[in-house]
Amino acid sequence: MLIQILLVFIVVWMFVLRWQKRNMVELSQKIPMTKYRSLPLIGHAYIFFGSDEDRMEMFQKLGREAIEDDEGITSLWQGQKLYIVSADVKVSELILKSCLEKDDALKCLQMLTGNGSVFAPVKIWRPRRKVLAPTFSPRNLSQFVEIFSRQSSIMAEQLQSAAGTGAFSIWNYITTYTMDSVCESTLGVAVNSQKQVEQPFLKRFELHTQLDSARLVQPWFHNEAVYKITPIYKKHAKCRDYICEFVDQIIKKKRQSIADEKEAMVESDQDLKQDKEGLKTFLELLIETSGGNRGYTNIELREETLVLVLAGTDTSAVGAAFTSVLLSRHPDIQAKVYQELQEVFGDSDRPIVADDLPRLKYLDAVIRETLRLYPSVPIIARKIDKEITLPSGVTLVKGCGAVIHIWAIHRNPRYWGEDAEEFRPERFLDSTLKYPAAFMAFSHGPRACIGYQYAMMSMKTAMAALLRQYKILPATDTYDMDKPLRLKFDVMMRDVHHFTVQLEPRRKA
Ligand code: HEM
Repeated sequence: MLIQILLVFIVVWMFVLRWQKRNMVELSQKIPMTKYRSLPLIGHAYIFFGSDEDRMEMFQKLGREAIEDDEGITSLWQGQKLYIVSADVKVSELILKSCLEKDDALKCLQMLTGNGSVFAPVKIWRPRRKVLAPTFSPRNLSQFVEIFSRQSSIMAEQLQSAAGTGAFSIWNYITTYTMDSVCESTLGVAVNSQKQVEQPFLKRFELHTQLDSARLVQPWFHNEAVYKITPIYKKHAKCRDYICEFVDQIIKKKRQSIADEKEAMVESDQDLKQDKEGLKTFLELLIETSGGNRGYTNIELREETLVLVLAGTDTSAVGAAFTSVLLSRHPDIQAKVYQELQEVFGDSDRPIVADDLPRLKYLDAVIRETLRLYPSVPIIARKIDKEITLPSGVTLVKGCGAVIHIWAIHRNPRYWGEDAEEFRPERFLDSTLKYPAAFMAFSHGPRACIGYQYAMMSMKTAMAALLRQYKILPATDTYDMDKPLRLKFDVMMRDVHHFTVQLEPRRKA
């Protein structure tokens, strides 16, 4: 009897849910739906179960379904919520310009950055973006090249021990480079993770990111109350507290030193001001642009600076690491990059400076082409918070979600031609791109990546430093050279084989 009551209850509950979502059900009948079967209650959620590699494979399959559709879209049910998946530039642009709210599923990634720009609700995000935008001015960015240059020399030096020893993963060398560069330019601290293998800040940060990714792919842990009773939460919170305490101390010291300088300025003269007009970190710039003592609170400063560390470290590292692997598989392209480096630097060992970067046009195209085929962030998600009418005339209803399939847009032959799957950096040089908006590695619209230029400068400096000293060779025993790279997905897209290469010093010691 109890079982029968339970069954009746479940059936009634399913009908109630369906009735509440009737607008979405109507919409789902007007747009293409994935070929996979939708199951009661969970919809298509089951297709994402499995390993990180299985998940990436499934995203690729959905992307291809969307590419093959005339309107460039497909859709799926995630529980009771309908998601439209777009591989079409016009549809994606429209959504990214009209709907700025991040999808609810991403809320679980706010544990570290709280209301920091990247995942904040629009109400909080809008004024914060206004404060953050001027800190990324070309003048401020070019001063950071000195940091990229110094840190990338350390990376090249660290790589000496791995060069000439056979295949190895280049990932740790690159991610510690980006971590040291981002921490120095954001907080003004030398965390020295490149030289200190067990650097506590880096270790906590890495673990926090891993736990975030694990939580994101397990929807049953998205609920805060549920997650808090799991044993993993304690570990996660401990990491977060360590990182926050570390940054809080830096902010307090910075506030104090600004106050001390002001006092000294009153007592001394303008000359001191001149001396202090050197490199300014994002933290200093944020204190200034938000209004000094009457601007951001220490918590707001912590949230915004942590957003930069989080959004700027692994994204750029993944970009540079994929570039290294692709260059190892395309020696002809690598030779062209080296030739360009020779034209700019000759045989000198001089440090890379800001004026060198715009001259490295081919390297720029190589990195863009890498990000086209292997975008660090292969999909992004938005909440549809108002009705939007698509070019096809179909209206997306409030409450559904949108997945902008960057990976699929980047491989859609409609925009990139029949050789869309090929690694051909020249497409970014030949002429102006036919569909510039089809390059979406840094997203599009008002909420697009604010660190785009910073990232390109950092990756170019790192690749130039690497290639001036070493030739990158493929790890032929690790990869099946006739097949595409095997990929996996957590919050980002990565290489299953951890970006394995071989290095050969260009000059014999
Ligand atoms: C290859 C490197 C990078 C890639 C591929 C990348 C990609 C992205 C993407 C796709 C988004 C938008 C997400 C969305 O629309 O939902 C984003 C946002 C953002 N990125 Fe990047 N990013 C990179 C490097 C950086 C760097 C170096 C920084 C800072 C130093 C940075 C800071 C940010 C911030 C603050 C946001 C949030 C913007 C907002 O919501 O207003 N990113 N990034």
